[in-house]
Amino acid sequence: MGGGDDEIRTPAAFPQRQKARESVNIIKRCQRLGVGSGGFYIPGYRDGAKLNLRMMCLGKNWDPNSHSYGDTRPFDGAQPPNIPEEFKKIVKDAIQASNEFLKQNARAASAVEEVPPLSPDICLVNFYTSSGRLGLHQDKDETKPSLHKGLPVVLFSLGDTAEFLYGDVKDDDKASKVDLESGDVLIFGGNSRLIFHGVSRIKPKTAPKWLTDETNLRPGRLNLTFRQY
Ligand SMILES: O=C(O)CCC(=O)C(=O)O
Ligand SMILES: [Fe+2]
Repeated sequence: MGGGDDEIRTPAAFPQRQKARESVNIIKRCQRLGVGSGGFYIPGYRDGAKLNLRMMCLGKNWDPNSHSYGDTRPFDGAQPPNIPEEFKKIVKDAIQASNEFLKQNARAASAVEEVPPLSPDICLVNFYTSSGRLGLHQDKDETKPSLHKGLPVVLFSLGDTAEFLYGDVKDDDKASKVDLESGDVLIFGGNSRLIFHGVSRIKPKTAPKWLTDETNLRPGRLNLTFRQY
């Protein structure tokens, strides 16, 4: 996926142009929210490992130290901004597109596993500079019903490409790797809901130029993770 200049100029490339516009809107919105109350901060630790990123929560606050959710952040009492409606729409569209893809690519005889619908009430926004990374972990601080139903985690990756790791066990050497380019969406739900995942590397200078020109996004990667508590 990703994008070159052609993606926003080719008249036939409507989905890509749509995606390009969405990318710009998401970044601009996060930039505005990020400088306000409840905006970006540098979190300390998670599972004893220093977090190498900036973070902002939308909807509810998630505290990486206690691994718990709350209405305000412990260190400054700020309330996280609401998740913008346009973000929720983008999540809904992504899940629908994913289900259409699954249906089309399923073998006629086999049952198709659908990604369950999500009403996201948490969005974690992470910004990684070129030295940013995130160790392998599971997203498992949501409620039991949310986890049992396998309600999906939906990730939007913007800016520089991330080397994303995932696997059944917490072991970097055994993990599979996929490059997430700007505009890529990754969904893990159902049986994969508790997969281990992390970011091993940000690839510098890989963000599409049109995107950084239009948004002034600083060098690095912006990632949004949506979940339902
Ligand atoms: O930045 C990413 O791709 C992953 C983010 C993530 O796993 C999380 O916030 O829990
Ligand atoms: Fe995660």
